[in-house]
Amino acid sequence: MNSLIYDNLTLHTDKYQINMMYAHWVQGTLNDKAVFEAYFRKLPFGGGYAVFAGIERIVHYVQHLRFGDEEINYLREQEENYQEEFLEELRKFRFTGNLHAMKEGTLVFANEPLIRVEARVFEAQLIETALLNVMNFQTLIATKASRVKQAAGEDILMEFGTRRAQEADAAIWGARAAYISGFHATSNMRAGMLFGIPTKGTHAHAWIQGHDTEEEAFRRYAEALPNQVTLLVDTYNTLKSGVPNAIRIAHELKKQGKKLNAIRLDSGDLAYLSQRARQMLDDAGLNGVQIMASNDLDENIIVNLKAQGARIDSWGVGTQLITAADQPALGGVYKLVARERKGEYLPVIKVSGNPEKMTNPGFKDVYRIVNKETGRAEADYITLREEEDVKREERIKLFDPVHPYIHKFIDHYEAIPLLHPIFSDGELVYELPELQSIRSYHEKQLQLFWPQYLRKLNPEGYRVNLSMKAWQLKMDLIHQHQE
Ligand SMILES: Nc1ncnc2c1ncn2[C@@H]1O[C@H](COP(=O)(O)OP(=O)(O)OP(=O)(O)O)[C@@H](O)[C@H]1O
Ligand SMILES: O=P(O)(O)OC[C@H]1O[C@H](OP(=O)(O)OP(=O)(O)O)[C@H](O)[C@@H]1O
Ligand SMILES: O=C(O)c1cccnc1
Repeated sequence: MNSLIYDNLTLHTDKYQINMMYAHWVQGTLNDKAVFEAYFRKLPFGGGYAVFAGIERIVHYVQHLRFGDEEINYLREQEENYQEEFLEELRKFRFTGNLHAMKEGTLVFANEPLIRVEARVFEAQLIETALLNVMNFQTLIATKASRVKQAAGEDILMEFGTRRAQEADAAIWGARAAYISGFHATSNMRAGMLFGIPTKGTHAHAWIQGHDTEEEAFRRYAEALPNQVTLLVDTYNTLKSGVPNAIRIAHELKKQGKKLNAIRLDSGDLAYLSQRARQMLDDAGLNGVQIMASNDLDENIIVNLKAQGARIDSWGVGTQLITAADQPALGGVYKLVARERKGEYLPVIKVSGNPEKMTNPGFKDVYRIVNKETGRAEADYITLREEEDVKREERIKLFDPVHPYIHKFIDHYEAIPLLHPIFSDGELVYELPELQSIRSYHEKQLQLFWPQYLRKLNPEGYRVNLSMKAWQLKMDLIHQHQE
């Protein structure tokens, strides 16, 4: 991984985290261990699943946490409360804890731990903000991209979002997230260089406007880039000028033993125009010339265009994807679930009038329960760490926490642990996978689920269940607090 994209992100945190670190230092509790879990409460885009992403950046962030002179001087200036000895303590700061997380590309669901941090509270508190920042954005874009991919099927998908993204980081990490979920290429050259994503590009309207005629513009462009050229045909009049000019150029290329790769439609009725353009190309003997579309596309428009019989072979998707336009935030949270007291972990809960905001207490694990007969996932199962039955793949009870009387027992299953060790006592113990293998892992993940959980519109809710013990612990703590 090229380190060019990484700044020192140590102060990429909210001031309240440093205030709490300071208060722990003052009170002598900084070394007490704490366990936090990151998760989201509601699936985005009204979908049935999300695609987890962000670990690569999080690993680099955690590995490089350092308070240097610049950071320390800044903190000294900013907060008169901070004592010099505290700032000295920060100089020694390293992440020394354990961090477990889902693998990038995993299909994930609401209310299950995606990242679990067990560390000195001093460390675990600092990293909340950056962890959520990265996880929320990258997971959101990977999820949106997966929906677009579902709509496009086997068609080629290009990520065109950079110019409309919320700044540079969002553009490149968003391009990476899209690639994980099955996009084929990005237009962002830096994302290509940094992550090894294939890059593709056509040309802009400016190229056409910059010549006396559209035909001349096409010809000059094809002369310069004769291999795999795609011509944008909508600058003046798609059917009367753009397509006929492109056909002329295609014939000229043919004579040179070259080939026009595609035309691109970027405005107007894409269903109608693609059908007419297809006919014109076919009539000219150019069946091999493909049609590409762009213009504020998203998964719904793509499905709709296909339903209208659009003849589009490849799709350029920008704004709607990179900004997650219909849901601009995932809403992931990072909650304390256990804290050390006298050398033992004490489970803690956040009680709330809103049942959705009630946390699941305790040091937990999460397993994907895969039916051995069907090979499909039945549920994700959250247990307390010490529970053994699921590890031994013995009979477990799946029940709906909202309606506990609805339950079923399951015997013949494989329990796949979803949280993988990433840092152990501060050491990186996880080998970051190649982007290609994250992408193929994601594809395999999709095959693990029945289609009713994956469909874009009104999917069935996939079960995320608490074990009886985890549920009982939650009930006990709620009752304790009520008393
Ligand atoms: N047949 C179609 N069915 C549904 N949506 C379509 C169809 N054709 C195009 N769209 C989408 O409708 C929107 C049209 O956007 P807009 O109103 O900006 O039109 P435009 O053709 O780009 O106009 P302009 O030339 O002024 O930019 C885009 O999101 C486009 O992807
Ligand atoms: O519509 P999006 O999904 O965001 O995809 C990216 C858009 O960016 C370009 O338009 P722009 O008007 O910026 O430049 P152009 O002059 O090359 O068309 C391109 O033609 C797409 O329409
Ligand atoms: O290559 C393209 O056609 C392209 C790239 C970025 C944005 N819009 C289009």
